[in-house]
Amino acid sequence: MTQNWPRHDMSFLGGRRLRRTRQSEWSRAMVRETDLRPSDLIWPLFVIEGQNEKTAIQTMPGVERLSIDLMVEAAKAARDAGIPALAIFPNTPDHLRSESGAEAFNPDNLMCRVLSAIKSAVPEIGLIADVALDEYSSDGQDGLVRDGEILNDETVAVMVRSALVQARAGADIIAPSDMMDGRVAAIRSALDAEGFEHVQIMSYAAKYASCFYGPFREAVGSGSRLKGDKRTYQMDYANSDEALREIEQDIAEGADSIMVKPGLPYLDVVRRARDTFNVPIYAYQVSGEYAMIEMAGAAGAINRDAAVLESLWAFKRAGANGVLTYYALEMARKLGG
Ligand SMILES: NCc1[nH]cc(CCC(=O)O)c1CC(=O)O
Ligand SMILES: [Mg+2]
Repeated sequence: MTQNWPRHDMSFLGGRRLRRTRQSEWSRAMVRETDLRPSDLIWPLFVIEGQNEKTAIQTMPGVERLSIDLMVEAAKAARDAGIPALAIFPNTPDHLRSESGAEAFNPDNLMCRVLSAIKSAVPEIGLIADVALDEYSSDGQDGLVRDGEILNDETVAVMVRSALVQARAGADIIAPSDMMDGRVAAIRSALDAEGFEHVQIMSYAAKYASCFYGPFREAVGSGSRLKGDKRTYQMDYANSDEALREIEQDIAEGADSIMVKPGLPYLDVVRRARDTFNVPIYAYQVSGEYAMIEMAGAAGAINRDAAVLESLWAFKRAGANGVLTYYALEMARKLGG
């Protein structure tokens, strides 16, 4: 009988008991250090050509690529749920992909058409446009390739043109996700020169060469093209001092906000960035993280809903201002309701 167990002498505690504040829900709420709100959630979406078209992504159960008309409906739902911004990625048709990635700066490309469609139908929501060549190039790399080398400065020139057509189409935030050196400064000065001084830059500043992007590459159709890896530009997962140098550089070049990516395995980097820099910091719960939660949940290994909430909250605890997450709509509805 437990009541008969002798009590240990706890006088060494000097009266301090940390469980005291955890005894009821009101008290836990009172001492809670962070919160999670719809405005913390940015929703990544994949756009395809067509009308009333949605296609499944095998490795991301529950996520679909949407045609422009359905993207507009998704944007309305996001706005109504209190999501501040969408992050948009195009699945460019095969015949438009090329070694030069020229489709990236076609003012009538899929990305520009979805940006302007959403901007005019749902002007209340922020539009974050990804800039990188893997969504337009025939070899799945984020930069131009010559003799196996990923060219930096030539890639930056293409990215600048890509950012400009996106800004003209209605992008509010340009988000370079490529990890080329110097692209933030180059895009900033081009935007300013063209009268887009109000367009923000959210830099994927500390982006790691990660296996967790696998499902995304299926979603945008770059995965099967990719030969080799991205380790000559994306970061080595052994490093975090280097992440601070990358972030410092992008802030100096004019980034309005920075991103750490992937998310959960890199929360130490989010925390170091938070403690070091006074800028908005976002983290990306990437496709592989989403797939892990969905598949472990479906297998009965974890409680899926609890895992979603706990994982998103962990980003806030680590110091992120917000999270790019495929769970944004579902969670914004739950948290806002
Ligand atoms: N420019 C590429 C890009 N932008 C966002 C992601 C990954 C997002 C995700 O996995 O959810 C990637 C993939 C990559 O770098 O290979
Ligand atoms: Mg950099």
